Amino acid sequence: MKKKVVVGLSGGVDSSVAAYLLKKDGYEVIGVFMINYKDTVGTLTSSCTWEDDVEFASMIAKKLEIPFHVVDLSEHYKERVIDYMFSEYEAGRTPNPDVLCNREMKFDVFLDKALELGADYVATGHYCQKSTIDKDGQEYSQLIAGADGNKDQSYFLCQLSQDQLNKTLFPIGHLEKPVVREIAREAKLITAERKDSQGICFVGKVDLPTFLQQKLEPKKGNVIEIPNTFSAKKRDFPIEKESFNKHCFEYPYKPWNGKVIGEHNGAHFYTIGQRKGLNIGGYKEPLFIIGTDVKRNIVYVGEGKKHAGLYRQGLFIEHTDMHWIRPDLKLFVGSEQRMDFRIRYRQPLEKGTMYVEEEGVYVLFDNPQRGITPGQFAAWYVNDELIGSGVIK
Ligand SMILES: Nc1ncnc2c1ncn2[C@@H]1O[C@H](COP(=O)(O)OP(=O)(O)OP(=O)(O)O)[C@@H](O)[C@H]1O
Repeated sequence: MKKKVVVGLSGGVDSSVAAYLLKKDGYEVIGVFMINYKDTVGTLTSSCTWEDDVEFASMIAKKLEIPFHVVDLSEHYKERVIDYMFSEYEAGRTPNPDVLCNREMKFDVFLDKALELGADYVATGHYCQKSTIDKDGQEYSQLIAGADGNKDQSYFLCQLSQDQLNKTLFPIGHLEKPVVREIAREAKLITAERKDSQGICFVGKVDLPTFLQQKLEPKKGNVIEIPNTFSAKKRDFPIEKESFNKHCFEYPYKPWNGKVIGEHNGAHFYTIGQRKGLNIGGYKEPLFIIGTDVKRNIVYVGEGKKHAGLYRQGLFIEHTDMHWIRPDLKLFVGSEQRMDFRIRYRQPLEKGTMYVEEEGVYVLFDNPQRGITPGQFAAWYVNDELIGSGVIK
């Protein structure tokens, strides 16, 4: 009997080709479009809304002669993604809704809907690959980076579990983007030339400050400039365990050395490394956010993108915020391991060492990292395989 696959059809070229390839491979394919975000607050007029996307998804389903459904999951999305976003920003952290959207929506609520439709698998147009490995008689699913180094989306899936991966297919993960477009052209898919969406979910389709101001009150506070009199040093080997905290948390400057240069609208609207949103002139180089203090409502800035305040040697993750895609590779207290790390989408992998201690997990990088941001996910890889992730404290 043919295996049944529900494909998340987003109206873009990647999921169209994913559905096309699955059909060609002999699967029984069903296309499903999910409505996540229906509000229009903050929507940028230049970008299309879900109504355009659903049109395209439906045309693809018709062309491929597969059944097509639209499911409205906006209530779940509000509870699991939007509310989390507001509370994280309020607490002065910068959440990653894309990662949450995958863990909570596409590979949870949506996956459940797919199983209700009798599916054996869900499939998406993500640029990443799945493989399986047999270890001591036990099978494990592996999340492998996409073959197209420019498009690899494994980072967005860093919070998936074995159960979720077991039921998932990534039909285009072994292909490069230009090849995907070429397949779409040859198959005469209407989405062949459609522009890529700006990030998953809805961020990128809304103006973030406008969106956040629905729930987060503006609150005027001081912007303090920190002079750049420090240099981000290369890591001196070895770093003593006693100084881990210093490397992860301490500012390389004394905030009281700075001077007030302007006002902001609320420290919780700002993110480390951010450049936009400060209307303060008179500087040769742009100003960057190097720290926020939501309790005292202060935003610290520094001039120039190489400002030392933007760099840290390491990061810390609470044990409760640790997630292992490969439970068999989990590190226990007292152990350490060299691995490759990524702290944001599209960042090249960075070498470092993970140290698992009683109080939590430290990652110390070989080179200082720019813009380590609390609330974001750090993901770790062994070769091309993403084996775990955690929320930066
Ligand atoms: N609204 C949606 N309904 C169903 N599936 C979706 C939806 N949005 C995204 N997906 C699935 O998640 C995958 C990754 O989403 P992302 O927004 O990164 O799309 P993308 O890389 O631009 O791909 P596409 O070209 O298919 O839009 C998509 O390929 C699709 O399978």
